[in-house]
Amino acid sequence: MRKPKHDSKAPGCSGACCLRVEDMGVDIGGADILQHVNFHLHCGRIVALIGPNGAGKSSLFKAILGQIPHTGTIDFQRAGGKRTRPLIGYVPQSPAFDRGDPVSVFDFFSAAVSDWPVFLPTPKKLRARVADCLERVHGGDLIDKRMGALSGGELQRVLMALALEPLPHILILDEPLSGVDIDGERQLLDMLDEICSQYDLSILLSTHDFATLEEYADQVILLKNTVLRVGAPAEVLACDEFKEVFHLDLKRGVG
Ligand SMILES: Nc1ncnc2c1ncn2[C@@H]1O[C@H](COP(=O)(O)OP(=O)(O)OP(=O)(O)O)[C@@H](O)[C@H]1O
Repeated sequence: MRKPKHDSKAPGCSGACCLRVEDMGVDIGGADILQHVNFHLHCGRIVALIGPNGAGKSSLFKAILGQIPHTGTIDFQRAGGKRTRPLIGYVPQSPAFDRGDPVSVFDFFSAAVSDWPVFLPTPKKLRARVADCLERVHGGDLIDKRMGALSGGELQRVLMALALEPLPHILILDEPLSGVDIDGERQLLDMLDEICSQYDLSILLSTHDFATLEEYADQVILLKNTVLRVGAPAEVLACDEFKEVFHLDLKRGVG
């Protein structure tokens, strides 16, 4: 397991760079999608959000991003105790690109980070900036590939590079491992570990893949409409709530 840079501070929480979600709720069309959600995130840590389909994982991300209204409190405190709006990098669930899409990674990236018209010759500085951003995810060689020709793992890395520019306080990834093969998954997990340690940011990701949780996650949040359990991966995977929600006893197989 990764050694967290910060000790776990919740509850009471006096840790640096902390996102606090307190008694948070989301109502969509009269349905309580999320209720009484409580947890804290700290920088330098990878937190995995797990829960069955429809548990509210994407809704929780959208509430943190301010894309949907919520009740309760979501606030962010920087080192030194100053409250501020956090800068959040976000990669949504399975964005699709047409296989024949002629847009290159460079075009896509530069359109997102600059207002330089694509029909004009590319300034060297802009190309260098995009290359640097892609290097953060070991994707420098992808710069001239077509977006539509990227593998699942490569696409995740490009979108992650974009989410890391400018460097956020929090990186949110909605099911980054879905549609990624075993080698791609290994590369992504190693990279997340590196990014988390190198930039000391907080990574919150959702996943249905429990096999690798203990390797990379510092903490796991089990969600189903509310937070059922927060803890170290081994603790959450062994808890009764996990077995009940997934009808799964990982020590004994499917229950
Ligand atoms: N815009 C919407 N209108 C109506 N219901 C919605 C809307 N968005 C989400 N929901 C409902 O909220 C619940 C939670 O959905 P959400 O996508 O947050 O779950 P999830 O845990 O991310 O699921 P999955 O693992 O399948 O991606 C579901 O029952 C879903 O149908």
